[in-house]
Amino acid sequence: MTEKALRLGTRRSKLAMAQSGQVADAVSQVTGRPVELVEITTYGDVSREQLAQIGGTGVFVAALREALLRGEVDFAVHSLKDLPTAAHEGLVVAAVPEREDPRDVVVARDARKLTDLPRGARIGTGAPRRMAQLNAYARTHGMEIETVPIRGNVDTRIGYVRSGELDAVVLAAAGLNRVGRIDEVTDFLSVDTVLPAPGQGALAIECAADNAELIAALAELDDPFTRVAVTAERSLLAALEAGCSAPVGALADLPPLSAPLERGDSQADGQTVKEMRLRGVVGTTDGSTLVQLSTTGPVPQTHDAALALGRELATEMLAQGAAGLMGERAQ
Ligand SMILES: NCc1[nH]cc(CCC(=O)O)c1CC(=O)O
Repeated sequence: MTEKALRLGTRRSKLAMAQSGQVADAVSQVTGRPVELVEITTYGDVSREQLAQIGGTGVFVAALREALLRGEVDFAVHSLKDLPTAAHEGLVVAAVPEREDPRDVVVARDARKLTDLPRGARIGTGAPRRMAQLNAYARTHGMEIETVPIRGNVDTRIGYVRSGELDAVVLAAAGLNRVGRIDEVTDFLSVDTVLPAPGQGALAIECAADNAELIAALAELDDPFTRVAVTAERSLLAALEAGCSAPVGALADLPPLSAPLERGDSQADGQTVKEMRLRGVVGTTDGSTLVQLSTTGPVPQTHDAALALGRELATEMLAQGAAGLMGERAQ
């Protein structure tokens, strides 16, 4: 073991430690160097206020970025959905590994699914995006629910259900998977019901822009489809001028299997031409209004094309009144 260890800056939370640990192993494999975790406390970790109140995007990210820029750590792992859409001077996202399950899930008492929660069920979620879509679903399916703002780590959130304080909580599948609690899910929500946050389920590995050697090594961990998908989703978010606490959902994935065949453009060389579907939603947190649009086309072949796709869908959403729905974002 002659090579010096790479330093991975990480938050202290169970989720952050889990995903940093997993990335550390992968980075160690591609670089042949040991990776050492360096714990960094962020404002988001210490504040007890509602995330939306302590201000906009990136509260969890700022301290890690400062440590990167000061050269105290070599790279950091972020949940992409918590990463501000604007590029940060002096830093690059060197890899976006393959995304895992992007869906939101329900953890409910008595193994209940969303559709069989009791009348008036109290569902915990602090995310305006989840509130908007859950309330919209309830309205159109004759359900009566109450969304209750909560925050805290996975243990805290599931604790509200175990203690009987809430009937259910809604969380990201990816987070539960990473902390080994996916077995507690009682309902995996279709993305047709609740579209995930832009970037949900994906990680970003960030390092200093001048660290060419590390950037080249980390590139091996990049998954091109995930990278293009989250680029389009985040471009949509940025074009709506919304942040991570806005009621905006977006997901780029493979379209349903029948779609390319219907258009008769699919069977070149016996291979299905790869298409991507980008979906976006924005709504009022009470679920009374949702603007929901999607577009399907060839997988964008460049970063700029992915950005353009997101912008175009956002423009259509704005034309349908999306901006007016985000006015109440401070929830
Ligand atoms: N908002 C916090 C957050 N940021 C990333 C995840 C885990 C899922 C992911 O990586 O997308 C979570 C928890 C959650 O939303 O349940």
